[in-house]
Amino acid sequence: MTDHQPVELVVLCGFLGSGKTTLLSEFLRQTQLRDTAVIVNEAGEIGIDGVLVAEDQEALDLRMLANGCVCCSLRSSLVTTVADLLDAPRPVGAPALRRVILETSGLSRPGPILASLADPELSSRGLRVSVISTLDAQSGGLRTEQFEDAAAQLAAAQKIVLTKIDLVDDATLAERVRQAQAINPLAEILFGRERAALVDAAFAPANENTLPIAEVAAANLSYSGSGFEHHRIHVLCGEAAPGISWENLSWWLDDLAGLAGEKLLRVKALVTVTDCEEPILIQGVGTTYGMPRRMLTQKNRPDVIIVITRDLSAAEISEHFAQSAVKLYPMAGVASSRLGHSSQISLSSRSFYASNDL
Ligand SMILES: Nc1nc2c(ncn2[C@@H]2O[C@H](COP(=O)(O)OP(=O)(O)OP(=O)(O)O)[C@@H](O)[C@H]2O)c(=O)[nH]1
Repeated sequence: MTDHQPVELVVLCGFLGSGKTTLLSEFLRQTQLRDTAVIVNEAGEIGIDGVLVAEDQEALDLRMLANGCVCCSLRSSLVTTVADLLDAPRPVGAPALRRVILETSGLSRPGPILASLADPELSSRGLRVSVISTLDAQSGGLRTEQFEDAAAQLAAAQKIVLTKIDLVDDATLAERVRQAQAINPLAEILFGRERAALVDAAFAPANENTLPIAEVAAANLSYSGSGFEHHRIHVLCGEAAPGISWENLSWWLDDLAGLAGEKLLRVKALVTVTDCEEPILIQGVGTTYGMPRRMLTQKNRPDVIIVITRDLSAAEISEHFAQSAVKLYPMAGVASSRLGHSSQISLSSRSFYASNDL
């Protein structure tokens, strides 16, 4: 019988030394490995991380992409490696391949990686791609010299996993959670002190059926005004012109990517356009947009547009787009007044957040 369940491709990001290999090794030690393959990318020639991941894991299908970065020089090798894994005959008695985990080098940006995975060679095979980013709770990982790469990784993530929690007190941990939320209010932040549960939650498939995009973002920004907003990260929400067509919306998305370039970190939008009865879900990481999806069960939902940028404010974007089909506003200013009380969830009640799809 043919197995049609899509393979999950988990892109594991996080700044140098933030705990990616440790998290992955722990997951592999505590899980049924036979449905999982791993690709490790290391910028250097000697694959230390690969050795660490493979330790005690004889059954693991492990591929190395060494001596280059998967978001720049090794993009075609990534496509070939993933295609090989999907095509490889399964060992006798082994279950179907369910999951491929790509551990990226600490300097990789997720946008170009996702763009590579949109290659026609792979796009017909129904991969479900998600991004996890680790954040070092001890150092915070947002120092100036690493800020741009770290911000791109954190803003792309569906899940941000705080690591080295054992080394910090509760007050520091709470501050790290707020920092992570300020950079990506759409992400599920995992920060439980029970390590095995944290590791499991990190790699559990995201729930695709819930769509509280704006509510989640607003809840995560409900501390706004308490000084936790990051001065270089802008979380914006947008309003599309009434009666917008798909063509106008896609022009706007392209213009935004063209204007912002590397400063565009994330787009998530659910918009009803004149050409289609159901709202369209658009996801962007960096300047790469995924395939738009018609959300058949979400008819009559109000539009939601959320954009995360670095060093680029709503006012600066508006200066370039005077007659824009979408107007952007800083989210912190409008979140509570537009989205109501239901979104004001306190931090303490959310140690493992209800799953949001992105
Ligand atoms: N105490 C503690 N140490 C940790 C934790 N996670 C990682 N470390 C340590 O932090 C160091 C770096 O961890 P790695 O898992 O190698 O980090 P990485 O992100 O894979 O590093 P690169 O491959 O260099 O990007 C190692 O010495 C780990 O033992 C944690 O949760 N707690």
